[in-house]
Amino acid sequence: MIPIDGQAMLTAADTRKAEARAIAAGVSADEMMARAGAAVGEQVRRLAAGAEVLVLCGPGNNGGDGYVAAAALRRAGLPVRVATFAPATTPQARAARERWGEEVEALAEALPAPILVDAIFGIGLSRALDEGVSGPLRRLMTAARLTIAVDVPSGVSTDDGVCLSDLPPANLTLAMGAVKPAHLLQPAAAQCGTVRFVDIGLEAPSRVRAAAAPVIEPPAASAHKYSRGMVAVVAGAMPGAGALAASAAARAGAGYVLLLGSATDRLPHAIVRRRFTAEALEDHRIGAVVIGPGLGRDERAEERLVGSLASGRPLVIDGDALRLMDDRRCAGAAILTPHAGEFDAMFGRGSGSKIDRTVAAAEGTGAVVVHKGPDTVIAAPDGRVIVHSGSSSWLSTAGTGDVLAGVIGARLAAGLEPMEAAVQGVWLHAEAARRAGAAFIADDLVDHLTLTA
Ligand SMILES: NC(=O)C1=CN([C@@H]2O[C@H](COP(=O)(O)OP(=O)(O)OC[C@H]3O[C@@H](n4cnc5c(N)ncnc54)[C@H](OP(=O)(O)O)[C@@H]3O)[C@@H](O)[C@H]2O)[C@H](O)CC1
Ligand SMILES: [K+]
Repeated sequence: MIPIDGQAMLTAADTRKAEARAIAAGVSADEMMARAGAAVGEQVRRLAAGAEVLVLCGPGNNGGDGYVAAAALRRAGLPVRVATFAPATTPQARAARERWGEEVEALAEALPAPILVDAIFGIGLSRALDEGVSGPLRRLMTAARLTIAVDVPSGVSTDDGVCLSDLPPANLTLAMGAVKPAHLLQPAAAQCGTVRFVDIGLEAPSRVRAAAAPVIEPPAASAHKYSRGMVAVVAGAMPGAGALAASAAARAGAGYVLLLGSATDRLPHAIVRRRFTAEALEDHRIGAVVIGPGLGRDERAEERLVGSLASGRPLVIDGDALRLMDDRRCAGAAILTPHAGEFDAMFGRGSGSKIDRTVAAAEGTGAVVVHKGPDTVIAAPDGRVIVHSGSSSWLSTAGTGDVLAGVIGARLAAGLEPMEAAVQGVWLHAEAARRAGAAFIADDLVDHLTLTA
């Protein structure tokens, strides 16, 4: 089974286009379903380890994949039953249903099995499930030891990650041909359980990808503290937040970290403290300015933001600085790191998925936008997008955003282009959280930052 890290992401419409291209290139729709169903059957066979399998098939091609998988499981000698609530409607699904050839039980009456395959709806789901479907599905999922969803769990909306029906999560979801937004965006991503990619030969050019572990080069043999990257953190009303960002920048590989403004007593000695002046930012060796963590929103904060924007240095703009931005644009390289509340305050609630909204924000500001949350969407003004999903839910604690701003600052100062710096920063931050385990505080997260895998 292939992890989804780094895989291209396609919407439902993009997936249909990719399928049409494959068909135009000579692979028939029947062959696509045969590949998909055989792959599902093979994965289910391995996981079932001889236990009985119940395959739930819907009317469309998701159900068709289910019938093909069931037939493959039967050929492999596994005890397998099929249940449905509606006849197959597409030509491929009808043919697959006929090839199954055996009894198809009524969904409402089906008895549970330890291994459940959800092939009811895939990318064609258009509305919430009727209780006549969701009720039995809930009952059978609850009774199963393992639920495997084909393509997407029935009840989640493919393109925006919304859950249209209230159902238990699957244990495993097999992403057929491409990763979809629902595999990465919350709350749908949590409904998927573990997601694995199934290659059925779809060509999938896409500017949106799932995050993958970055390759981080060690400093060159000739490196010195300035070539490693100098980060200036502009502090403000809440010095602890600036100290967290500065400590994180130092631990994320910066060669030199300068904290401008008031600091806390427990700042590592390696971090240089100075009073804030706009002139201090004129040092051409500064590779990134981090502004926002604990900045405050008073006149002094505004002055510091104006000075930072005018400095011409690459910027990481977070927290309070985002609230003060108004419609000031960033002239040079900039990374904005809003959480959902800050994002909505800056760009409005808008329509479309979190991915669509973040892309629009990046295009509108000319900056890389890191739209944080349990799913983090990172978009560049040129349309590239990376979606990072599945990070520790323990990150939902005060100060972790300040740490992220510092980490991204360190990667930016190391000379990476803003999109790559943001992508690396988000990954390193999530990795630190994974290492920190449960109920950590933001200070602990800094100690768990590491640049090696
Ligand atoms: N596209 C590809 O490259 C491949 C797709 N594969 C598999 O096919 C499904 C997508 O199949 P599709 O037939 O397009 O859609 P679904 O099977 O998900 O469902 C469509 C049918 O379900 C009806 N529907 C939708 N929502 C509901 C609902 N809430 N209640 C009842 N019925 C519903 C819909 O009817 P409409 O009334 O909405 O028209 C359709 O009848 C994909 O996910 C893959 O599993 C293969 O993998 C090959 C490659
Ligand atoms: K499904």
